[in-house]
Amino acid sequence: MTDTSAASPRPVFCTKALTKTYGEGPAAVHALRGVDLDIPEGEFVVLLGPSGSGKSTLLNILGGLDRPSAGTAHFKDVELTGMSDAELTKYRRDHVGFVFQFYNLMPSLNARENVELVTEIAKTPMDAKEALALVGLDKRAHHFPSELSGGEQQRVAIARAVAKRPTVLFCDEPTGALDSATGRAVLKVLTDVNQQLGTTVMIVTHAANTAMLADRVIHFADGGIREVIRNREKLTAEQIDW
Ligand SMILES: Nc1ncnc2c1ncn2[C@@H]1O[C@H](COP(=O)(O)OP(=O)(O)OP(=O)(O)O)[C@@H](O)[C@H]1O
Repeated sequence: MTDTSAASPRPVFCTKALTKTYGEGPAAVHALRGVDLDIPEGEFVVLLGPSGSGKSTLLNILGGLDRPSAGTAHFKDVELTGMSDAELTKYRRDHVGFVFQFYNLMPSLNARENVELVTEIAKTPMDAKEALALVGLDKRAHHFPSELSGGEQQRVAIARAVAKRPTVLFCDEPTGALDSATGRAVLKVLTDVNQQLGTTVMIVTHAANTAMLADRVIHFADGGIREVIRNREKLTAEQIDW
């Protein structure tokens, strides 16, 4: 792994002095302490760092789920930090997919119907079957979440997130609840999404091996970026040790 200064594609995100403080006075928690960051479009980015270092806070602000206390964040040419609530909702709907540790599928809907929850309201969605095929589950379209393994449910959640063809896919601990073989299958799907659709993928994880898949690894510590490493060579999901 080597840090280089080679030219990168234009940033999909650019933050300047991004700061998030919860509470006030002696009880204040400084979740982000002035983060300056560029994320080039189309990259596979992994955020690592100790618990409480600010990774999820950054993801939530870039994903339009939260607002900073100070500083700016741009999505391409648009300033997220200047958007109204309605504009942020539209930004999330049009451009952002989320995958969380727990899959948040609707138990009463089958896999296809869970994906259709998103495709019905998206501007230029894939067909739900196509999205399920992308994650290798087209033959399980009629199965309910209770009939699927944890890894399969997470793959349905990924299909749901990518079916609207988001510009960015944010994943917060996507393999946190999975065993190694299943986690590997989920990471394979995420790298496929990045490579086949060109989606920028940003993953927060404690699984340090995931960093081997990344174009760029951002190490967080105490509300700031300690180091950004660009991988000259990436491994595939099949190659990483678990
Ligand atoms: N709503 C909130 N109110 C108060 N403090 C919060 C809130 N959300 C997060 N924090 C604090 O902000 C800091 C950063 O939290 P964050 O969730 O971003 O860390 P993280 O690096 O993602 O941690 P983890 O790896 O455990 O998920 C932590 O000290 C956390 O307790």
